[in-house]
Amino acid sequence: MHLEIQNVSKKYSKDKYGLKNFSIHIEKGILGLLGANGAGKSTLLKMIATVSKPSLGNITLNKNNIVKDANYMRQQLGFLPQDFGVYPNLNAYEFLEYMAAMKGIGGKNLRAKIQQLLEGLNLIENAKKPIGTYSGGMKQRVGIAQTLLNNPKIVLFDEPTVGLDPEERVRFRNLISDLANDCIVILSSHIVSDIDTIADKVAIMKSGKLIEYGNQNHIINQVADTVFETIIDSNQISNFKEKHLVVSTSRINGKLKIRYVSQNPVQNSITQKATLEDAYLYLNSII
Ligand SMILES: Nc1ncnc2c1ncn2[C@@H]1O[C@H](COP(=O)(O)OP(=O)(O)OP(=O)(O)O)[C@@H](O)[C@H]1O
Repeated sequence: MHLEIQNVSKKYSKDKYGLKNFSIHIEKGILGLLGANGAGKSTLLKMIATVSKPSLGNITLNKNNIVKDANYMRQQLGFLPQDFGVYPNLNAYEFLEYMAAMKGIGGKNLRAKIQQLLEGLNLIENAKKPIGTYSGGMKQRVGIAQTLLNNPKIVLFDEPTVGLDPEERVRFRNLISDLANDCIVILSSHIVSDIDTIADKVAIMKSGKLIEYGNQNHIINQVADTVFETIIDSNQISNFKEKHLVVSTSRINGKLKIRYVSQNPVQNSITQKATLEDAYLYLNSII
């Protein structure tokens, strides 16, 4: 599987771009798409999903132009949009049967496939209750189930962990890891911890542009040897933030323990092992 995004721009109005001259080559495995709100993640995923078209540029899947031939993508696609709506009066079985019909999926194996998905997503106990009675996390899991009905080869999840509790997040991660053996899985989030344990590669987006792309080590190496921890008085924090990028703070005996990225560490700082979060915050701050 090769997904190629070539010089894609999406113009929403005169000087409003969702994406600007964006290029990336994606192969099988899990790609974590990381960016703050408004970075352009949903805009990109919608164009890959053929829900919207680029204003400029091209998108190909296995060398097939999917801007011109959307069906080639749609046959192999599972997509969980950010604002995915479910029908409150249908139960999970009925909803998934309905979604299967919309996608043109039928046949004698459909019931077994739905059963398997409901079990895998821990929905089986409530599968006969109306979806309107489900928690946010359960609705999200129904949304995840519908992406997998057609055994997709490319699966796009736009902020899939919103509304999931910690246990559900772990279950979701396991499901994705199993899925990614021979698929392209793209997972968008603005939360580093949603993707750092599962993404093979990470793409960082800002203001509609790709600011960094590579495996996690490559990205973390951007801040290697520049992450530190120190303790300061609370009243020094504003001054400290003017000189260094503060990643996190915590209170300790009336003082502040600071984790920060800097080329010029203050005295009494202890070097820390850099993480994806450090690198993400650093790259966002300089570009
Ligand atoms: N339909 C639209 N019309 C006009 N502007 C839009 C439209 N959709 C998105 N935008 C703008 O395009 C930019 C990128 O938005 P997008 O939703 O792709 O970002 P995102 O990274 O997915 O963020 P979020 O997680 O908040 O959705 C933002 O400035 C947004 O306001």
